[in-house]
Amino acid sequence: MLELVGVGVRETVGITEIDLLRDLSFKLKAGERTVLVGPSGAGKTTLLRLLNRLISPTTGQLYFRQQAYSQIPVIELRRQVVLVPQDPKLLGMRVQDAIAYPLQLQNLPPRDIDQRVQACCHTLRIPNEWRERTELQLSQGQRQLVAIARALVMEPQVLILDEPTSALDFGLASYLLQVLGQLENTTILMVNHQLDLMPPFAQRVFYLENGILQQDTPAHAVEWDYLRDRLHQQQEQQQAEWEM
Ligand SMILES: Nc1ncnc2c1ncn2[C@@H]1O[C@H](COP(=O)(O)OP(=O)(O)OP(=O)(O)O)[C@@H](O)[C@H]1O
Repeated sequence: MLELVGVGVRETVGITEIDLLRDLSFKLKAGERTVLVGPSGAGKTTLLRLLNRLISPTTGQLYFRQQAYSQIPVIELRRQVVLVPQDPKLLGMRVQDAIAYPLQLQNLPPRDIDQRVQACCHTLRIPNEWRERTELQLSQGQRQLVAIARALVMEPQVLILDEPTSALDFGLASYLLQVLGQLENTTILMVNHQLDLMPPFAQRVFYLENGILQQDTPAHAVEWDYLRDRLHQQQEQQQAEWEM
């Protein structure tokens, strides 16, 4: 479904060049659910932005269904490869309108739009009373759920999520992962560090560090406790470096 071949992203900051991603090559199969983990600054968000074509690679090539990204009109690609950022914006719209908006852009009949919005809100347990609210009247977790609804309503082939459960309580986070896990035809790549929640959801785990894909492991072979300790240690090390 998605393929990266030798992809690198380099940014120039002042007179220094920084490699944000280095020589990434992998394939994501149709319907596969991959969890992306790595320490802060590893390049996770950069990778997600790249897949949604918010940035372009400096080297290498990306393919969606074997077609080079550069050959696909951006609007068409973003209809099929949808990104839910960590801190989504509803652009001043009411919840109801924000979820319906991508379908309006596709010129679907209003009745179909209403039905799909209704069904999606029902699945994600978005209460009716939120519908009239704007983002200023929603918590971060509620905004994330609405952004996920706005993505799901498009029925994308690839869904990319940046820490979608970080502001949800454990029960809602587990429920959301259950819902996402039932989307059998949707390829999912998700950054998530709530490792306790991952085993029933993840099929594959990527470990990214310094912009390098250090591990690509089937979920059944992942040692979750080891992974948790490794991330924790790196976090403490970073903290100590920042405090120096
Ligand atoms: N446009 C840019 N120009 C220069 N440096 C950048 C740019 N975007 C990101 N960076 C740097 O690249 C590195 C990777 O950033 P990125 O946001 O992808 O990491 P991350 O793994 O998502 O981190 P976190 O878990 O903290 O969100 C960081 O050191 C960041 O400061």
